[in-house]
Amino acid sequence: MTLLPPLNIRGFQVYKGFLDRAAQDELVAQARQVAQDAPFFSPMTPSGRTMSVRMTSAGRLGWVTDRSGYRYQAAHPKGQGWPEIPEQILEIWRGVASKERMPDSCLMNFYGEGARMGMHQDKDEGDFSWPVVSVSLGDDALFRMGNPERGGSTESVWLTSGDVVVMGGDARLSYHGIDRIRFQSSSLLPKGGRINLTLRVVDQGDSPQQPSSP
Ligand SMILES: O=C(O)CCC(=O)C(=O)O
Ligand SMILES: [Fe+2]
Repeated sequence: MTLLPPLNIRGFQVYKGFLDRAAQDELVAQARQVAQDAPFFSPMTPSGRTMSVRMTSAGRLGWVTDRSGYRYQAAHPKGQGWPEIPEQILEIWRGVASKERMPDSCLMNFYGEGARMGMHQDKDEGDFSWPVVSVSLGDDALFRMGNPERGGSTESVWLTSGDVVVMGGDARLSYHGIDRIRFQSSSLLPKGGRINLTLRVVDQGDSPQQPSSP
């Protein structure tokens, strides 16, 4: 891992080239291992649309969506528990986010040809004082960054394999999305596509106590 100062775009910290090729290969192997225990599925939004990305998770809690809404749950939609978050993924979190508190959820998104993710906030977690850390593997992706409120101006950056984005502080609740990928622009995944790993602290349970209001 190299630690050049990140680009700061609207409070999003973008670490270009954070992971070298060997680290990326290792992360892909670990993602495949996770997907063996917890297979990728095609999530459905509460309004009934099938998302174009496929998803799975590692960690105590995984993010799911279906007709009943967006939420975190302790089991894969097929019923089994989620696998543990691989150590090498936690190491990235330690490098850019915190050594005190580990994430309890690692969402894995797979973008095949034509997949995208609309503008949204990450706000299903219990404690927004911890950042969200997102790792890009495989094909290039056009990442759009907006504001804490819906709408307004946006800026975009091409994320390439090995880049890491930290959404914390003022950008923790900022809107963001993936407009498109450049299918087969990277050789990391032999058949093409992009894997995004998103690390989050979901459960405020064992985080340091916040001062309570009078
Ligand atoms: O794929 C990405 O880079 C972003 C994914 C994302 O924003 C999410 O899963 O909430
Ligand atoms: Fe997000």
